[in-house]
Amino acid sequence: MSGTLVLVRHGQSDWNLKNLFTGWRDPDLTELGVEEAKAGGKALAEYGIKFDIAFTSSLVRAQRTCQFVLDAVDQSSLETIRDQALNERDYGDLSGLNKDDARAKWGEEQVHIWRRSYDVPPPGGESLRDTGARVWPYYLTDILPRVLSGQKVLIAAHGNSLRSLVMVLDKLTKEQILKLNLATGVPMVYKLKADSTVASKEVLGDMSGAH
Ligand SMILES: O=C(O)[C@@H](CO)OP(=O)(O)O
Repeated sequence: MSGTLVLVRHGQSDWNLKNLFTGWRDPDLTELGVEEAKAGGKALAEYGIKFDIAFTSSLVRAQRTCQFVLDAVDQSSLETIRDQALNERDYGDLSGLNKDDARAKWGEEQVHIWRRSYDVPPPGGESLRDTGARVWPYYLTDILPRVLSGQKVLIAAHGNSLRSLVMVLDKLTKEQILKLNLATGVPMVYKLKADSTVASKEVLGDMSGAH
């Protein structure tokens, strides 16, 4: 019997609002981010899911999003495992820089490549491939076995750590992942087959405005 995997990107953070590269830095959610996290939780409550366990990163914006989601589905005390394997992609030397300033300095195209390409790391940081190289093994050893045993599992994490998972789950190419942006606080509900491939995917909200 296979289970359900729900992925949700944290709500807007202070540094998302200020347009700064964040990576492993640890800003909190903004008020809007709190509302987005609650809205994601409400969508999951309406969907009718009850989780068996939750996973989140070692960063506060994902942890608080996780808690808002659990509160919304009336599971405030659910076991929650925090692990830095699920942290955002490390932005290296770009961390803390303004994204528009970076575009002015290095050019629009270079910055887009650093932000969205599969295998070009930002200076001193991780490419999406590098991020996947720590997210994916953790998923395989700690998360997937639970889903395959029939559990319903929540992962509240980050734009790029989740993109690295979605790339494999949705079988996206390097070209397709370049265009994929995940919206904050919009849950993606995956049902997996016994062979760990995707039986169905539902997006509970609007991904179209994501950037
Ligand atoms: O700054 C970051 O860590 C990420 C997520 O907010 O930004 P980007 O969208 O550029 O990958």
